[in-house]
Amino acid sequence: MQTTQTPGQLLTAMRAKNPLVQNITNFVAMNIAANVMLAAGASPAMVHTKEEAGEFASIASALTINIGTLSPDFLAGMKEAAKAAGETGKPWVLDPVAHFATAYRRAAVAELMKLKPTIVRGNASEIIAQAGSQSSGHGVDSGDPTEAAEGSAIALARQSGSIVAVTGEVDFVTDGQHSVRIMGGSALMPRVTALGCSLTCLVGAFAAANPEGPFEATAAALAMFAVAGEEAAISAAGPGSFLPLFLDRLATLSPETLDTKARIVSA
Ligand SMILES: Nc1ncnc2c1ncn2[C@@H]1O[C@H](COP(=O)(O)OP(=O)(O)OP(=O)(O)O)[C@@H](O)[C@H]1O
Ligand SMILES: Cc1ncsc1CCO
Ligand SMILES: [Mg+2]
Repeated sequence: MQTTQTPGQLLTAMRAKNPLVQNITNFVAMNIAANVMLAAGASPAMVHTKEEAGEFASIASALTINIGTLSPDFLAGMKEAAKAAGETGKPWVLDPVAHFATAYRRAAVAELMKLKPTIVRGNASEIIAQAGSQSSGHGVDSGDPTEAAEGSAIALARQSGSIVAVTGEVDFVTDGQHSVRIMGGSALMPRVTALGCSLTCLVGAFAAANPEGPFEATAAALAMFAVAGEEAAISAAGPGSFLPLFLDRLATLSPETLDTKARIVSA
């Protein structure tokens, strides 16, 4: 039986492994997400075309898929990669960006869910809509508080078998039976584009280092963002200066500080 590890221990394990994580993410997120992962201690590779995405997934330690700037070629690559991850037993994370906005996105997420993501990470509006309820999302931004998505997250986790993470002012992680809330972060975070997408990639890195415990891995990645975001915001003058301070804090955050400052409570 696996003993539960603290977020700090999981951060140590992630940095020691420096996991190769394949990210099929959107054009907006590619650069910032790769920088977030390098700062935190992972090794990102943005590889998405169908000719190589499946082959690459079988050598990577984890895969993340984000539908933010979807196209037929991206979708074909996503399906190849998710199949290969499933066949080779690698954890993979789905970020269903604005999937409620168009029929094309809805159909894509339905197809990807059939390939059984280990973890689904979205904002409150995305998770509410994915569980079949009416959300107030406007495009890629959430219009709902996390609290309103907790029931949807639990329902989605039970129905899909995936760990479900909802982010916002408060974060929520559930496997359908057990749930936690994570406090922290900053109101500046949703004012910088693609930080949620970057967090999805970091969840992949933590899952790669702890494949037996995707729930704890997800909570640890979210706690790292919460602590680094809260601390970076202290000296930030606005969204522009927040981003470099946040990258620096991800890089300097020690496992001990993460364990001291993380606010994770059972829900
Ligand atoms: N109001 C807030 N206060 C504190 N932290 C926040 C707030 N809103 C978001 N966050 C944090 O920002 C990070 C990104 O979450 P968010 O819910 O904004 O993702 P998202 O909507 O998918 O982002 P994007 O689509 O731009 O990538 C998470 O770590 C979350 O906890
Ligand atoms: C702004 C934006 N548009 C499509 S994806 C993306 C990044 C945040 O989700
Ligand atoms: Mg998002």
